[in-house]
Amino acid sequence: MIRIGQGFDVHEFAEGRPLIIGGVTIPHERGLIGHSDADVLLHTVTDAALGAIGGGDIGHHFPDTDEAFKDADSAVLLERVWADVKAQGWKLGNVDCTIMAQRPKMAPHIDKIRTRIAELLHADVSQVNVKATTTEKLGFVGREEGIAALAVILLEKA
Ligand SMILES: Nc1ccn([C@@H]2O[C@H](COP(=O)(O)O)[C@@H](O)[C@H]2O)c(=O)n1
Ligand SMILES: C[C@@]1(CO)OP(=O)(O)OP(=O)(O)OC[C@H]1O
Repeated sequence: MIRIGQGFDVHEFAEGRPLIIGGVTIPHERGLIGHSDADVLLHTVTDAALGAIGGGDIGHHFPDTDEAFKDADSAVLLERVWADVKAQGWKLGNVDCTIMAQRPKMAPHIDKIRTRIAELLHADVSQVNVKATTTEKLGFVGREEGIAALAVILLEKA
């Protein structure tokens, strides 16, 4: 059996925040703001995994009105969802992600991000792909107001 899921998320830039993408802190003059650590990429992977198992979305499981998730480490949220995915007998086929950011340049950090996502999903790095694109200075990403991310995941069960 196979299942597919997709995720999409956006977070806004703010001063005085670290920029955390895919569980990796990336040097930049601003970071993303959210109820949690605002890791836009891990949120998309979490939503993709939930989508594949028909599990709703990240906000349903970890409401942004709940103080328990204030400044939450998004890696922990993904690990909690992934434990449910595994408990249902699913294994990762592959996950493919796109980060939309005008700046900073993601290329120097992609390998570390891939490795971290593979670790969180108990998978080989070859099962995880992470891409980055600008939006050619167009729209909210192009104006550097925030960063968006997309993910598609394939799950397999014998
Ligand atoms: N934040 C980003 C955006 C892009 N890249 C890399 O640059 C390549 C070209 O981007 P375009 O938006 O001009 O197509 C892209 O394929 C990425 O390799 C990046 O590292 N960080
Ligand atoms: C992760 C949660 C919970 O801390 O908060 P945010 O960091 O605001 O992120 P969002 O992508 O809006 O989704 C779900 C939230 O409930």
